[in-house]
Amino acid sequence: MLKDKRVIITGASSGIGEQMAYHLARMGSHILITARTEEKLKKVVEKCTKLGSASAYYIHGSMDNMTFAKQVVHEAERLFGGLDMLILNHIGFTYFGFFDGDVDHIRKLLEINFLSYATMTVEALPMLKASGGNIVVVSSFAGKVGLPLTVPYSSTKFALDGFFSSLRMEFHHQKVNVSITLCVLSYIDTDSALNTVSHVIQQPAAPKEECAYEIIKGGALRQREVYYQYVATKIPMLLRDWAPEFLEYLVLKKLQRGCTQQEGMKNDESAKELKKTRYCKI
Ligand SMILES: NC(=O)C1=CN([C@@H]2O[C@H](COP(=O)(O)OP(=O)(O)OC[C@H]3O[C@@H](n4cnc5c(N)ncnc54)[C@H](OP(=O)(O)O)[C@@H]3O)[C@@H](O)[C@H]2O)C=CC1
Ligand SMILES: C[C@H](CCC(=O)NCCS(=O)(=O)O)[C@H]1CC[C@H]2[C@@H]3C(=O)C[C@@H]4C[C@H](O)CC[C@]4(C)[C@H]3CC[C@]12C
Repeated sequence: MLKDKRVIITGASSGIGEQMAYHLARMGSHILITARTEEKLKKVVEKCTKLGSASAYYIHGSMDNMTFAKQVVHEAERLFGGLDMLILNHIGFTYFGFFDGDVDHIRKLLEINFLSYATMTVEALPMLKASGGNIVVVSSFAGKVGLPLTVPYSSTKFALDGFFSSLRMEFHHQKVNVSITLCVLSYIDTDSALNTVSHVIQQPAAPKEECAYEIIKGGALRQREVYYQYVATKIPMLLRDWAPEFLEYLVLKKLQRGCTQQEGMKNDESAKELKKTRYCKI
């Protein structure tokens, strides 16, 4: 289904975005990837070419700049003459810890994680309407359920749900043939996630390669939402709607257990490390 399709993937210099680029390359798509780090993008493009992409290009820059967000879409138009799939995946750096009151950080994170997504969507819409294409939005379990330790990040992911779920309904009503797939992901084994939380979160992380494949499949099949891993995300979602207090109880119990364990390890070196970084084991 994706052979010769023209695809933009944001945040593709590492992690899930990089893996999506490789899957699409194997499927023979035309790929334009973007992120800030040029050296990493260059390597991903080289690998995509070897894996069989119809063509592969990169453009580097930061998504806190809306002019750059628009430029990426214009580059796809210049290179491919159109667009079939827009995969919005990048995220800016944030901390994993109790909310520190820094509202300015939320504003900056909203620009990268949310406003650039809306900007690229608006800019790409004429091309996507022409091709009957797909918008794929990579979100998180933390974008569907309020979780402790992720206040700024979670805010930006909830914003995506509001924007894209509303837009999807307008598309149905206005008979706009562009699908919107919102991806709700659990903990995935990317370097950045492991580096940030593997010493804090005890549950195992799911494989990024499989996750990337499920996202692309959901987009190509025009699914409204993708849940990966299914059970880890879908069951708590049912609780969220039918027994929200019980879900809160489960999440807070984990947090409490972690904090108590941490208190009990007062002389332990790892506990000192956790304290320094404002982390709480959950
Ligand atoms: N890993 C996980 O456990 C989970 C991940 N997700 C979601 O999956 C998606 C991918 O996450 P993951 O692969 O782990 O993240 P990574 O940190 O591995 O990748 C993030 C990508 O975004 C790019 N990026 C960072 N800052 C900017 C910026 N200012 N402008 C443009 N690009 C930027 C990075 O490249 P560079 O630094 O070169 O700019 C990188 O390519 C995200 O949307 C995340 O919310 C959801 C749930 C769980
Ligand atoms: C650990 C989170 C999900 C666990 C959970 O609370 N499950 C439901 C409750 S129950 O099990 O008791 O029923 C992870 C879900 C999303 C993750 C975060 C994420 O979205 C990506 C982040 C970005 C960055 O790369 C660092 C890691 C993340 C903060 C990551 C951390 C783990 C989650 C919060």
